[in-house]
Amino acid sequence: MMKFKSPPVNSLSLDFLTEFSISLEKLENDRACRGVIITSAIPKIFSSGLDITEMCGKSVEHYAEFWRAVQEMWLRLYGSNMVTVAAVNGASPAGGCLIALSCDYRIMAENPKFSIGLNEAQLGIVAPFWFKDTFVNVVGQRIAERALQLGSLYPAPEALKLGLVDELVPEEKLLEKASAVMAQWLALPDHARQITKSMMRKAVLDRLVAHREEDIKYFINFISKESIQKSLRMYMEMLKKKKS
Ligand SMILES: CCCC/C=C\CC(=O)SCCNC(=O)CCNC(=O)[C@H](O)C(C)(C)COP(=O)(O)OP(=O)(O)OC[C@H]1O[C@@H](n2cnc3c(N)ncnc32)[C@H](O)[C@@H]1OP(=O)(O)O
Repeated sequence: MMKFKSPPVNSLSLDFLTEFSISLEKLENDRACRGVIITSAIPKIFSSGLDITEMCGKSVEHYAEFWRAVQEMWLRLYGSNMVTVAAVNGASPAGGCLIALSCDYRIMAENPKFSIGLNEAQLGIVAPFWFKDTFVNVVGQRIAERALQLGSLYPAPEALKLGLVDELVPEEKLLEKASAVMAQWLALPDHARQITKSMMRKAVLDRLVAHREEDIKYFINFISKESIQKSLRMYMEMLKKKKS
């Protein structure tokens, strides 16, 4: 089990992403480890998505390093040979949703206050093609078109209806259920499951691998625009104001 614990909201900073990728690599190379349950140690928050401060007012070199770390995390998780189960025990916007979507199975706490989705459009930014591809592979083109254009965050019951998560359980049963699902998936021979998983995900993974440097350049160019920086600053201010 991997439990995110980066207070206050498990935002995906460069350090967090680097540590997450290293942990995944270690587990992947450990022949005794066949599966991982991903959850959060912070009440009410699974992950608040990419750390917005990493994308505000930084150098081009920093943006490149940060984006490479985001790509690396996704390539490792989406391409993992292990069984991956997300036990979503709180809010899961944007990058947090990407992590859940990259797992093989998603179980969410049945609390309507917890929401999940790719809300990038609400921040005035655009979910990259590989976020979009991952989303489409889970919910299909039609739902993805609407959800991504509107930057919708779905409360748990709606997320279940759309197929964004696979099941809802009472919060106190989340880990028990995740373990049961893991046992069910691990009952199959690894090689057949792994080859099937790779067959299903390869095209989407290969697309980023083939365009990785281009994707970094695109990100730097996009995020460096003054209009985008302004949108992000306003969003951060809105988050802070919400508290007062
Ligand atoms: C081309 C670009 C592609 C980019 C692709 C992906 C983009 C992303 O992933 S962008 C991140 C999108 N995330 C969000 O929109 C979530 C924003 N956060 C929230 O909605 C709430 O914070 C949340 C529901 C997660 C938790 O709510 P609360 O428990 O009420 O906490 P607070 O809102 O008070 O937040 C505490 C503290 O954390 C700061 N914060 C929150 N989210 C982020 C974040 N993603 N990055 C950086 N910092 C974040 C928030 O501002 C508060 O800070 P302080 O005021 O200094 O305490």
